[in-house]
Amino acid sequence: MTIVIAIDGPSGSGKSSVSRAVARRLGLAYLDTGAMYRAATWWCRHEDVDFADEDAVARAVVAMPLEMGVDPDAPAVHVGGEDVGAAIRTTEISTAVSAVATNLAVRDELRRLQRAAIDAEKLEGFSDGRGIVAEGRDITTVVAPDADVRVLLTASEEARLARRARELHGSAGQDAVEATRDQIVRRDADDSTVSQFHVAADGVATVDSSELDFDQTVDAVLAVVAQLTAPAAKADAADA
Ligand SMILES: Nc1ncnc2c1ncn2[C@@H]1O[C@H](COP(=O)(O)OP(=O)(O)O)[C@@H](O)[C@H]1O
Ligand SMILES: Nc1ccn([C@H]2C[C@H](O)[C@@H](COP(=O)(O)OP(=O)(O)O)O2)c(=O)n1
Repeated sequence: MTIVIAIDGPSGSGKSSVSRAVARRLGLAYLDTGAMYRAATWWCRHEDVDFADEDAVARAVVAMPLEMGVDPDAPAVHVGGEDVGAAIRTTEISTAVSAVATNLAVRDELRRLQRAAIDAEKLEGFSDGRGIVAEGRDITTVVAPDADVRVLLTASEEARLARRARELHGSAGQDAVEATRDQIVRRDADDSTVSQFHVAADGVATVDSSELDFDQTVDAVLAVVAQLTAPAAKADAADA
């Protein structure tokens, strides 16, 4: 049986880490679509593209030689053969990425690649046809609205700021939280202009991780998967 799981949510909600763990537990492939927008941003810088020139940015992204790994144990990202896994996580890229991610022609192109990656896993791919967990901002709504399981992973702004501050600065003290604010609050506001990821769309289950630790969040998502893929749930969906 093939299963496609779509997970969306704001920055710091735990999408990447939780999705990877869910993919590992279920033996599925894992697609980090945020990494694709980050790679596009890295490539435009590498190619000296003027970020203010939307057409030039879109042309560069269409020509980008991107290879996305989908192994949840080691989700590598290569551009033109170069491993950009670390380079796409720098503050410089995090600060610039929304400018590229709000370019609608870029979104069309990356969504096309994302659908192709999902379709490849339905047939064979890394997972041998078992399926994939794809996460981002518009997977439940636009990229894979027909996914078997769709989850919106949320957490309070306070929890998300504290998590990211701990990750980047090793502390959730006041200074670390303030240094993180641009990456969470401003970026989500910019990204919200092109994707709706704060409220679950119809048929999308919400998992709020504000009061859950990491393992509890993974278990909560796995519980949604078990519920929606149980034979009775499938029969109900077919009758509807
Ligand atoms: N439920 C949780 N409780 C505490 N920390 C978490 C939880 N979920 C994720 N984290 C941690 O928060 C940080 C951000 O998670 P990440 O998966 O990168 O979020 P996102 O992909 O949504 O931006 C990581 O350091 C991750 O280990
Ligand atoms: N499907 C997606 C995935 C990410 N994006 C945008 C939104 C973010 O600013 C960037 C990077 O996404 P990423 O998930 O790596 O962001 P976080 O650092 O986890 O918050 O890409 C998007 O617009 N659509």
